[in-house]
Amino acid sequence: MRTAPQPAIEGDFALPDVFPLESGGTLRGARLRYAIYGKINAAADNVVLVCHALSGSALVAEWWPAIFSLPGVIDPDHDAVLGVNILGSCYGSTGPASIDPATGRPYGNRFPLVEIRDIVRSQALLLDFLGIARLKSAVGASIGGMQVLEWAIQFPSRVARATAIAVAPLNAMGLGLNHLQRQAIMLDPEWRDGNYAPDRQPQRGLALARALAVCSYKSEALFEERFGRKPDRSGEDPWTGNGRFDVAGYLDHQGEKFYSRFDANSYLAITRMMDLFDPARGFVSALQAWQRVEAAVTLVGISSDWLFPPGDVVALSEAMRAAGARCSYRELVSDHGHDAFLAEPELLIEVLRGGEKTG
Ligand SMILES: CC(=O)SCCNC(=O)CCNC(=O)[C@H](O)C(C)(C)COP(=O)(O)OP(=O)(O)OC[C@H]1O[C@@H](n2cnc3c(N)ncnc32)[C@H](O)[C@@H]1OP(=O)(O)O
Ligand SMILES: N[C@@H](CCO)C(=O)O
Repeated sequence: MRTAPQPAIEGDFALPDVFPLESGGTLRGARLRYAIYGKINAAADNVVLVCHALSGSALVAEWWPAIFSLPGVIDPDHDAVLGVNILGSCYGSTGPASIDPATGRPYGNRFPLVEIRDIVRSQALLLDFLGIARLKSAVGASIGGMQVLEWAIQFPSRVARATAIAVAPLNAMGLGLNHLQRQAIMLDPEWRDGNYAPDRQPQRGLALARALAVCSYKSEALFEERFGRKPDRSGEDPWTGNGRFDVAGYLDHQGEKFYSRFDANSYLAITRMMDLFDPARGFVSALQAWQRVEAAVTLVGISSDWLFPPGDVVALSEAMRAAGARCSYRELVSDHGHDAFLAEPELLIEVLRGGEKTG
């Protein structure tokens, strides 16, 4: 399992016919797409659950190949890796583009509100089906990290080690940015109240949403180093007509790449679940939530992340420790911003090996 592994198994798991949601709604006939890399052993005690971020999929080797080398998270010679596409996404699990059994048409904007807690509960049912009583480890970044933290709270006896990277409840700036991204999609006339045909996406809105998000995934220092005030590499002149600067060409390119691989209603659904993530919800206090945690937790903050600032991750680790949870904090020092966990895998490996600041 050392380089670019292929999944040994790719499957679809049928959730119970009626899957109740935190929001009070239900999903009927929902399915989860999953992939398993390596072999689950006879005791099923070698499974590492990899939870994906906004635009990932069950095929973890495609978007996060570094996962197979993370020290303290995975033993590449003996462990099996499980990737599960989240409900609401567009990579195989039930989402807004899936057929609503009640109408025979895609859910569109009728797709119910799904929360991170629902995601984790759906994954726990998959684990039951696969015969996995307890995860050796759960790991994820961003929305993947939200899932890892919910796992540690909701199913404390089912996860031995939890590694959550670049994550905390979204702060006001993050909530504002997500709101603007959704507005960009919903103001595109092609969105049609969420009932667009599969081949008629609100491309401009989705591209703008992604471009806005990409700004929050990078850092000022990275943009200065990469683009500065250079004119666009295509030769456009920003001083005449609508010529762009290089950074604008980059953001437009990111937006265009995105609408060819992602669904606008999934984007709305997943950014909403990102907004709503609050591990303390339903508990008397955050302390009560963190007191449930039995796993050994590692939180990783990224020095230049302004979507999930490292200070917010430090505060989370302090809250967990105050509640008696075993939690250590490490910091990945990088100019790559929030996306450093994807863009600088060798640094992430180094940090988890213990080479960077800890607390
Ligand atoms: C199931 C799935 O498919 S999940 C898909 C995989 N998921 C992901 O990739 C996650 C989303 N991706 C990312 O977040 C990023 O690509 C990362 C973090 C992995 C890498 O980030 P970076 O190293 O900064 O590269 P980034 O993708 O931002 O930029 C490079 C791209 O911008 C292009 N580019 C840069 N400047 C410009 C410009 N001025 N004009 C046009 N294009 C530009 C490059 O040519 C390159 O294009 P390409 O990706 O089409 O080859
Ligand atoms: N850039 C990543 C991380 C977002 O948190 C993604 O698109 O999934």
